[in-house]
Amino acid sequence: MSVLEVRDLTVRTASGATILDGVSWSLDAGGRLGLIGESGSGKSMTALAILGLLPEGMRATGSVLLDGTDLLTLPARELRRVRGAQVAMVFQEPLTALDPLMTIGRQIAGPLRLHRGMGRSEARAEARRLCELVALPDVERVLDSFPWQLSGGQRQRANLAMALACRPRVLLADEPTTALDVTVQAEILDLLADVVERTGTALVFVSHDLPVVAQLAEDLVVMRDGAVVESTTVRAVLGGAREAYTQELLDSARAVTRLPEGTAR
Ligand SMILES: Nc1ncnc2c1ncn2[C@@H]1O[C@H](COP(=O)(O)OP(=O)(O)OP(=O)(O)O)[C@@H](O)[C@H]1O
Repeated sequence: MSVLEVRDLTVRTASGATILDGVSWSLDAGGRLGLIGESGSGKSMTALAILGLLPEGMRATGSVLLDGTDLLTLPARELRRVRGAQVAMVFQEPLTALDPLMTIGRQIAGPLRLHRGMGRSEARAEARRLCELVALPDVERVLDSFPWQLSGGQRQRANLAMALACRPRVLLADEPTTALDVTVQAEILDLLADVVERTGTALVFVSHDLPVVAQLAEDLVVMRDGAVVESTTVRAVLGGAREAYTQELLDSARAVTRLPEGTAR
């Protein structure tokens, strides 16, 4: 049963340029889908279109069905309710998503009070639990810290806690580890895999990096120039890609990493 279904999603700018051209894929409840392609292929625009957060002037057509409800035709007020509560996002740069003037505790508690109707102390207790879920150390200190007082990895953990606060059905992660150094990247990827597994959240993982996607995703949607090249699985691609473009991504990944041959995860 699919939780999120993108059908014929097309995005055009005000001047008529086509940014996305008939993108279709679906994500099963609790599934993990990797959206991959080189820079400019339309991965981020797909994620932003799903959330109704396209840049000013861009228009999306087609449909984005979340449990059967089309988000593209939802009135702005209802879409705001869905965003965060049912579909949440973790971005590349953890600082841009965090408010620099508010403590982590208040930022995590915000959506809990807004979407889950919790009182102050209940929200604080739940924020504590969420920080433990994302393995933040010294939780009380973190809750009373401002974003700049945390390390990059801790900030991304805090973002993840915030994204999971409303128990979303779908988590969109757009290059969430690119801004972090290599060891921290690996930790955050492990954490993400563990957390979506434990919470049963479906994951859309956006990346240009096939080895990274292969660690986390089962299904794979390969994009190029705003269109889908192929919808496949990580396992199938590691055994040999059908499309020449996917094979190119695989070959270049193998040239720089130890991506296994013929096995997945
Ligand atoms: N604000 C904007 N106005 C017009 N075109 C844009 C805007 N932002 C992005 N684009 C164009 O949309 C296309 C898709 O960009 P998108 O950011 O989705 O690619 P991407 O696959 O996520 O790449 P990257 O990995 O570099 O983030 C690109 O051709 C890009 O130039």
